[in-house]
Amino acid sequence: MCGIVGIQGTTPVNQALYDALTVLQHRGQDAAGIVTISGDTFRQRKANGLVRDVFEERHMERLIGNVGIGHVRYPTAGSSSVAQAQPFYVNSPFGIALAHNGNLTNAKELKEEQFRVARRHINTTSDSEVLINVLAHELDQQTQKLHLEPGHVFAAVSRVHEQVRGAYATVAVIIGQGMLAFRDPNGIRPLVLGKREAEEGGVEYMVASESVALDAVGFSLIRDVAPGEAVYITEQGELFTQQCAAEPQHQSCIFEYVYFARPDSFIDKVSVYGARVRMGQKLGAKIAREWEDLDIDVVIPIPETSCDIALEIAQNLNIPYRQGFVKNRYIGRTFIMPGQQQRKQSVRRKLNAIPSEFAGKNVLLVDDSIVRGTTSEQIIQMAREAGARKVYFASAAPEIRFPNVYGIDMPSANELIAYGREVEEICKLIGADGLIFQDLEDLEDAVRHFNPELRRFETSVFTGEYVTQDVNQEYLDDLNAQRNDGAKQKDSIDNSHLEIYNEGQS
Ligand SMILES: O=P(O)(O)OC[C@H]1O[C@H](OP(=O)(O)OP(=O)(O)O)[C@H](O)[C@@H]1O
Ligand SMILES: NC(=O)CC[C@H](N)C(=O)O
Ligand SMILES: [Mg+2]
Repeated sequence: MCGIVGIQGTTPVNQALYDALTVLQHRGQDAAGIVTISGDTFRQRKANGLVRDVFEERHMERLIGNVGIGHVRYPTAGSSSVAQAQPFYVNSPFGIALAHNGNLTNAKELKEEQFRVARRHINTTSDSEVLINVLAHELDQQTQKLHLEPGHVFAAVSRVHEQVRGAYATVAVIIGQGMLAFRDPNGIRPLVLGKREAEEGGVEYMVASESVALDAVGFSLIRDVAPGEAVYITEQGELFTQQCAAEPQHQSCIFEYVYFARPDSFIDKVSVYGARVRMGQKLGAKIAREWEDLDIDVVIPIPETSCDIALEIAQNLNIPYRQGFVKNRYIGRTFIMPGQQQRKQSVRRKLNAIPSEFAGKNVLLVDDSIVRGTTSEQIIQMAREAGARKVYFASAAPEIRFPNVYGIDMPSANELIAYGREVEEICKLIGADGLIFQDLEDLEDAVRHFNPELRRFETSVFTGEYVTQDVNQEYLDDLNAQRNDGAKQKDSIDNSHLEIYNEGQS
């Protein structure tokens, strides 16, 4: 679930891109990168690490230009190597740099085809490198002239949609031409468009994964980029938009609302905060309905994402809400860390109990979701160590039983605690006295409440039905073999990647 940003401005963009990436940091903690355009040259800095560690003053000084894009990475394909950090670059046509959020489901076939048909070499195992090559090839097919018309750009995006499957919210800059952003025909990953009047005059445009990035740098939200739509802003600052998909359908990922996005963002006209509050209302009602002899003394969230949900549950049940766990603000999100060992160790480093909130009490712990069970198992143990009498557990998302193929790193069904298990068994495994999951219908209603036009969502992790309809068991077996925890660890040890890197330029 990476974060992407792009600005076509009239003033230097380096600081704004940096600031936007820091507020998108929750979408990817593994690598960060910025590419700007200065004259006919790309300026680039990308490396593994958090935004604050990747960009030092000396890098920022080199990132000159009024146009640029940025990326924070949470790998879901290929490896965590710096060679796969984004933006990606190709030198033809014109020179293109691209940042991608999502995951392609036919990257393997496209990579072979790019070599066979377009004679393009793709150097890494990243699906995003495949995407930039498909786009580059299609732009090249549109015209042999030195100038791209918006019509050429939109025709190329249409061709991309015809060939590429999966999730892709994308922003690219093309040297001497402009900035291009587009969203896949299902709109699985989010993308917003904003603008601001520059102090020196002229309008500056920005696209980003979440609206919160616009807020942070003083841009106002124009609207969401529609599924299948492309937005092109020329070097002269003229904005063009066009629907480029033959049959766009809105089926965005519901997990953005559950966990990934920041609560202060709006995605597809839905307040993420509002959706989480509604999730709490729905789950509170289910608890009241199903647990008749309610003996809960206190409702406690598992910080950070579940806080808004837990508060609403407490209010609905008329039970006190207490922040019984303190979060270490210097530890990032554990779920998006790359290995199980690291995730496991981080829970106790990140959260600590306040004993007085647990001693002798029956507590209801609330989380937004249970994925591998890493957090719930340890946190229940911590609640007991802190003196809790009974520990109940509620999840604002239903049971997660199927792998994700659209930009969430859940490649293996058997790493998921709910895979092949019913509630009672999961309850035993995490060591709770009672466990309750949200119903999928309630979760969908909680989000749809704010935008009734959102008729369908991408909910494959709960149902096993994949909206692109191209995911079969063979694909899932392959994904599992390549990306299960053991395979990823081996990859990071064994592989050395050819790194094409232009950092030293000044
Ligand atoms: O069952 P698991 O595999 O443990 O995954 C689910 C947990 O991971 C996430 O928290 P995370 O620590 O990533 O981020 P947060 O601070 O935003 O809640 C999520 O909010 C759950 O707490
Ligand atoms: N989570 C994402 O959006 C990842 C983007 C891309 N698939 C990568 O692995 O770099
Ligand atoms: Mg959490």
